Amino acid sequence: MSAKVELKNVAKKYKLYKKQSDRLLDMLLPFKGYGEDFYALQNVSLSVDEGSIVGLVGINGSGKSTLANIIAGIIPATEGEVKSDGNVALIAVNAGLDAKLTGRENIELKLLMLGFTRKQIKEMEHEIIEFAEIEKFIDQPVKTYSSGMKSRLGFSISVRVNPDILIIDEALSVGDSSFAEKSLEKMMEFKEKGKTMFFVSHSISQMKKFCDHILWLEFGTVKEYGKADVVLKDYEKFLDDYKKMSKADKKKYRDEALARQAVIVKEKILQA
Ligand SMILES: Nc1ncnc2c1ncn2[C@@H]1O[C@H](COP(=O)(O)OP(=O)(O)OP(=O)(O)O)[C@@H](O)[C@H]1O
Repeated sequence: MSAKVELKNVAKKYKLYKKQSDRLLDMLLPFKGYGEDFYALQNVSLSVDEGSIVGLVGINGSGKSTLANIIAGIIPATEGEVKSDGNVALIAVNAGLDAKLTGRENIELKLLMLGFTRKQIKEMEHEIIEFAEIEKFIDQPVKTYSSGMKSRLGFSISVRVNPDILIIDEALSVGDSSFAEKSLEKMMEFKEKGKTMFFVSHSISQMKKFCDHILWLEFGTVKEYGKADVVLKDYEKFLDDYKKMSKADKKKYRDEALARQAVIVKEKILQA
């Protein structure tokens, strides 16, 4: 079976500036070296088969959302290759919704952009609004919605569009538990249909219920990738230890991980 999603040595580099004015100076005088390179992702390689459900775990700032956005094609990788066989939809809190437009206008815009006809949109609209449970507010601007409402609308549009590859980034964490349950049921339906999914969540119990593989990211690099039960066991043990660490030990842990990252960057420069 060929891979549905394949990543080869993916890296994402950002520039960090000490002052806002340095950002502008860097644009005007790029050769002066304003700002410091920061790798949110480094050397990420991954092969995901069709029908697989991959959970992305890692503590805050480890690169999960950056990777989700790269796989979805929303942001480009700075280095490496990203291949996905099929259309991809990302569901994230706020993702893809225009805050100035109403809920209904957002549905129409998104579906028009995906190439659906006016007639198809009218048919799909009702189902989307009903699933999102925002009938009363659908003609209000999205900027007036709570984060749970935005995430419900985003989720409902994306699942109705029926993508080949679905990425869910924390979208269930802001809704209430009854919507989360309904959404998990929908995701189970997708799983049964053999869709490929990525799932970003801090909920280990949802990961256990849902994912067959887990990618554990540690400050932008792959710490472990494999069968869900094996990786989650290691990750839970790490979380237990991490929670017990003092502030100073947490800093040491972060500094050591970033130093390992710096070594990878240096090796790359030497190889180039
Ligand atoms: N546009 C940007 N410019 C600079 N740094 C960024 C940018 N976007 C993300 N980062 C940095 O990249 C790192 C990874 O961020 P990301 O949001 O992917 O982490 P995460 O694992 O999803 O975190 P969380 O669990 O908190 O959601 C962080 O250190 C973050 O500050």
